[in-house]
Amino acid sequence: MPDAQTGRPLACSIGDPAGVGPELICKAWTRREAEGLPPFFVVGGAGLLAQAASGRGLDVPIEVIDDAADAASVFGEALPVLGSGDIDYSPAEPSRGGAKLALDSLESATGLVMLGEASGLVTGPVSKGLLATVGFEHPGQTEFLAHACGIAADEAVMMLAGPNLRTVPITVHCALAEVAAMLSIRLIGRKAMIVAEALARDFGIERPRLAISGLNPHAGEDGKFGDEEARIIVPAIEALRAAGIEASGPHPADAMFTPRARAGYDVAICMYHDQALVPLKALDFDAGVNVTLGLPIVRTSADHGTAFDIAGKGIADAGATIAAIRMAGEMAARRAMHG
Ligand SMILES: NC(=O)C1=CN([C@@H]2O[C@H](COP(=O)(O)OP(=O)(O)OC[C@H]3O[C@@H](n4cnc5c(N)ncnc54)[C@H](O)[C@@H]3O)[C@@H](O)[C@H]2O)C=CC1
Ligand SMILES: NCC(=O)COP(=O)(O)O
Repeated sequence: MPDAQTGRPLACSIGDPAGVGPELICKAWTRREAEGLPPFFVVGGAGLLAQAASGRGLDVPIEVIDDAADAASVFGEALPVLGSGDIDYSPAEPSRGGAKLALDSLESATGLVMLGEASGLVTGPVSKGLLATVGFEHPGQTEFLAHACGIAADEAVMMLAGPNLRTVPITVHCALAEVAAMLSIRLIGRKAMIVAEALARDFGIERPRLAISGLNPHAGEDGKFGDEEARIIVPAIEALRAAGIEASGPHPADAMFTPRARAGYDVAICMYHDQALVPLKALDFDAGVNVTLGLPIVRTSADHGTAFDIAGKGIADAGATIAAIRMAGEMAARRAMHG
């Protein structure tokens, strides 16, 4: 049955076929009933999905569909696959052909969600480096989706969410050496505002508490270890408070992820990628979801990458993929109900 609130299935892009994406989507399908997952279909890769499943000893009948609307009726008995893209399946052997398949799947799945034929997008893990070799001009899928939806790249906000923590990196796919120069009062304020609005709209947290990190050790130690806190982060927090947002900080990043500290906020807004993703993955790797906030469409993904090192070995954990599918379904249902 389709999701009761949306009546439409989720669209899953397959990710890099040499990575763990295909086997994890098959694994998620086998656990659809136990996990109470909403209906989903995969865009492309019928042959390699069948091979990925059998290689992992999973009984996953594949059914090719011509229309996303057919996915829900198929889902109970088979994994629905839309589209003809396929490739010889070679787990752990990344190739440009595989990257091209991943890109085609991402673009088609995004298009179907934007057309309203699917209620949300769950992306499989891709290799950014390989995608760049086949014409992908964005640092990541988050920025691609902003472009596809016609919004500025920094209006699409990456949030990592797990059972124990939510974190947002203000700067994302850039060299650490560039971070300080990229930070601005406007960037922090705008992204934090999008986070506050999305936590209310998509997660039902009406008045979210935002904890904003410093950039430097000890949040700058009164300027001794850097002045970005005084020049940029404090004014951004003041502007957020003036706009009615419950924002605290700048917090020394080393102390803001203790259990006691985490009890005091709904989301940690961090200044750079690893400041946000290290604690999330340390606490919640097997249930962590990467969700893009600020988009007109719903998009989630597992928190991990392609894991080429373990692809095809049957040891990859499907928890984060299942969590991403579940979260996309819940967000889509909430949007269908509340707008
Ligand atoms: N959402 C996405 O599409 C993401 C893509 N990537 C891409 O993935 C590629 C590899 O990146 P890495 O930094 O190595 O991260 P990774 O997440 O692929 O792997 C890091 C470590 O975690 C393990 N691991 C990952 N997923 C696992 C799972 N489901 N079960 C058990 N162990 C798992 C891997 O075996 C490896 O030891 C890069 O090309 C990067 O661009 C990375 C993060 C997210
Ligand atoms: N480390 C997170 C990550 O790389 C996810 O990027 P995206 O492809 O979702 O933009």
